[in-house]
Amino acid sequence: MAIVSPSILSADFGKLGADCRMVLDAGAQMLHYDVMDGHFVPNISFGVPVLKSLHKNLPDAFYDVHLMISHPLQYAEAFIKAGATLYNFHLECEDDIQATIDAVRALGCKVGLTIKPGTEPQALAPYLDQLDLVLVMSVEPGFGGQKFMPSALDKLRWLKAEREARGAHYLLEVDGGVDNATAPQCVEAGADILVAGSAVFGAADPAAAVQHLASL
Ligand SMILES: O=C(CO)[C@@H](O)[C@H](O)COP(=O)(O)O
Ligand SMILES: [Co+2]
Repeated sequence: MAIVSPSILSADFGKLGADCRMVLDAGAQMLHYDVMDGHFVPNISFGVPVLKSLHKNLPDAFYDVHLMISHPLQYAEAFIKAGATLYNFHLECEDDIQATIDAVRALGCKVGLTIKPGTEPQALAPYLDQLDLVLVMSVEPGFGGQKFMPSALDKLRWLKAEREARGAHYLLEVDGGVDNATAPQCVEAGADILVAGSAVFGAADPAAAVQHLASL
């Protein structure tokens, strides 16, 4: 069984709370919250106030916050106070990685690191023993609805083998172009968590889409 983290970037923002409640009721164990700053990626999404409002209305949800921002250290406290359950930032950001991990931990939050398609998983090696989650991007970050890049699969395999070799505990998440065709390959390669935006919110029956992905 896979954990499903629907990317609410593809939800209807006019009824965001209702869309979140629907996927949680369908069995999604997390909400994937894509933060984009228009600098690290060429798009702007939503930030602290929207998370705070969602958390107020759905306080028990797990907020899987994916920071596509250049300076995650600067915003850690604000996002964590707003309700982030997991602070998941990019290895390619401009801040000191260890200092950011330490700050997130000091704020009592789970911590994850994400790699873009051009980054090899071996670059995560100095941090793997400290992480709750590793996210492998299977598209260039910035937009929903892109095509899955199969190069993510070998990265998942390596990270799974490395977790076993080290006795580490991080969960493996994959994000970008995950749908009914690509999700089984991701699970086979070692993904514990499937992020899906358009495959869930673009489906005729989003609840059924969550249930299907969760069954893999
Ligand atoms: O982080 C990102 C994009 O940068 C993702 O979380 C997307 O929002 C996933 O959308 P789909 O590819 O599943 O439509
Ligand atoms: Co994402």
